Amino acid sequence: MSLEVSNLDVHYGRTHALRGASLSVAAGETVGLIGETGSGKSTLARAVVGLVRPSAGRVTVAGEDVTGYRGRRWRALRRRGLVQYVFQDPLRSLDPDLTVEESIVEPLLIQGRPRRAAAERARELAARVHLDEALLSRLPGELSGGQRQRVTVARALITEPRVVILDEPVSALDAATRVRALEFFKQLRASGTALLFISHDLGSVAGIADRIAVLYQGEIVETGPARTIVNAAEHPYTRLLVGSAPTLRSAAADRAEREELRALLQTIGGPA
Ligand SMILES: Nc1ncnc2c1ncn2[C@@H]1O[C@H](COP(=O)(O)OP(=O)(O)OP(=O)(O)O)[C@@H](O)[C@H]1O
Repeated sequence: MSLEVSNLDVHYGRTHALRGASLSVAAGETVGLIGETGSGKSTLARAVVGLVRPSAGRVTVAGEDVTGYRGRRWRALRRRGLVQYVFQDPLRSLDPDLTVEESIVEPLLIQGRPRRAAAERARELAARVHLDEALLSRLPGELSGGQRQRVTVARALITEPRVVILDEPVSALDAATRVRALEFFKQLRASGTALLFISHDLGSVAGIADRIAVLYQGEIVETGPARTIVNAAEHPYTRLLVGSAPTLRSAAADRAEREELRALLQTIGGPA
């Protein structure tokens, strides 16, 4: 497995944000992680890249147990670029004073690669994410949201990571750009990259993920092939998500059934 998360627990003070979460992503596989706001999706991603420290559990990246890594070892792992996390908000994750090209090449320069070879790779990557070469000399503030997002993806891919975590990668995009971005992410699979695709929207994930994991109040309540999750989910919360995704069900989706599922969720309650 390229990424393996086992029984992960994360606390923020008294908030128990992740409760025994386990999931795995194989090379060339796309796994969708869905759940409503506050369910712990970003926390899981941050724990994988060492930005928050789990209180229990294990994270393995490309067979390397990184759970006990601290400071220097994490920085060394990041420099190798085995795992890349593309943050939700591209404007905040890009340095406003660096041009697009400088942002994309930076991870390679940090690795000590020659500038000219890095610039060549940046051009290849820009073409791969359908970013016009003329934009390479611009600053992030001079780009559209969709263009900025492609810059962050190009920057993440330049180190040829084994694992890429995309946090809500299409939620800020308009419909046409979203379709193109999803197509691009699908192609990434062919290069053997393991993709963890985080979204609150089951509709965005269903068409791209091989498997889907459903996070509810810090717990992964269901994992399965995308088709099974959409057509034959077992957990009431997953069924509620399927029922609420307009692209998955007709507008005539049975409101009474949703009310029933909500009531059921209330009776079984969240994790104590
Ligand atoms: N730095 C923090 N300090 C304290 N609590 C936090 C912190 N970050 C997140 N939390 C809490 O942990 C829980 C999980 O948050 P998280 O950001 O992982 O959810 P999410 O599913 O990614 O939500 P969203 O879709 O809104 O990004 C929430 O209750 C949140 O308030």
